[in-house]
Amino acid sequence: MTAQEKQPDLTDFYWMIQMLQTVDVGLVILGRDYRIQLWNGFMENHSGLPGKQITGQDIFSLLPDLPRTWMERKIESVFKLGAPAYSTWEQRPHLFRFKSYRPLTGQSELMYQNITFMPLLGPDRKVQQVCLLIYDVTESATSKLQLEQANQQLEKLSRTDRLTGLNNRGFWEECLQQEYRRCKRSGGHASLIIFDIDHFKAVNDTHGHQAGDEVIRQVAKQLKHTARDTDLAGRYGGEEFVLLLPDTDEFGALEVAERLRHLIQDMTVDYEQLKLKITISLGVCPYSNELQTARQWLEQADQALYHSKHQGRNQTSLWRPDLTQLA
Ligand SMILES: Nc1nc2c(ncn2[C@@H]2O[C@H](COP(=O)(O)OP(=O)(O)OP(=O)(O)O)[C@@H](O)[C@H]2O)c(=O)[nH]1
Repeated sequence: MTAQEKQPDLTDFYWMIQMLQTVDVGLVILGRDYRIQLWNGFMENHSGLPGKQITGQDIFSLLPDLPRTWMERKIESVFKLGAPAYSTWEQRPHLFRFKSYRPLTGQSELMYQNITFMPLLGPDRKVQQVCLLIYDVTESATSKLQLEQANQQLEKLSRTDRLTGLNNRGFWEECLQQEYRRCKRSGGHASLIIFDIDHFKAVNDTHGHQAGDEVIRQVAKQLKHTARDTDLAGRYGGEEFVLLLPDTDEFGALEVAERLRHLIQDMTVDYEQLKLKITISLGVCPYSNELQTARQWLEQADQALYHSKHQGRNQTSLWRPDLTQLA
């Protein structure tokens, strides 16, 4: 008999067991009855349960936290099909609730795990046991999560106006386009309000730019307060604001506009020792099927705003076709 043909003897078995015990991957072998047949060193270290003590015990009685139905479904499929099954940390972050000891991460309390459920075949080529391989993927999972979080923050920043926290012009215009297309398709209601602080240049010139900024912040606050969750408020320019009202006809929009005008007329902006009073002028334009573009919708709302300014400020105007000639 050559060396290659040599039958595995006890020595081979001995070093194989040592390897299984020390490898940096969790290994659990379960029989058909879910009793533990192997619980390696990795599992011992992280669970605090010594393999010798728990061998032969039912895994679900030993660890009642395990998602029994889900695990049984996975393991049964391995027994039935004889093919491996997998679970990633994205689907199920922690199958075994092990603490994370990775010094670099420090981000997660629990170890993120990828799991492989491997069929183990007997001499009759039938699946006799299922081996669970538990990989500690805490480092890659936490860096991926951190990256995703950073990207989300960046995305939010890229659509937010810094001074007011409202949607910025670019993002708001995208939403307007979407709403315009939605209305064109479905013929639904929607309205647009655009408004501008009256004589704002005088606030800046008299009290300084910082006082002006505080006025803008307070107006934005009232706007957020007035808008419903489904409305889209934005800062369109320096002291110019917009509010897109889905599912709202001209009457609803006029009501919102007037409520906002009163709120702002009644508020006092405290800035250092100053107590500033301001007003706004507003233009309202409901969606109509005659509109050719989203830009035209905005232009018509702007014509209504211009009309309010022209008529003496601190008022709301509804767009009408003859305002085009006035502008
Ligand atoms: N403080 C501050 N001022 C700004 C900001 N953006 C634009 N402005 C100022 O807003 C003022 C706008 O003035 P105008 O467009 O002349 O209008 P107005 O004085 O409000 O007059 P009416 O709109 O006609 O009532 C200008 O003085 C701009 O410098 C900003 O972010 N902060």
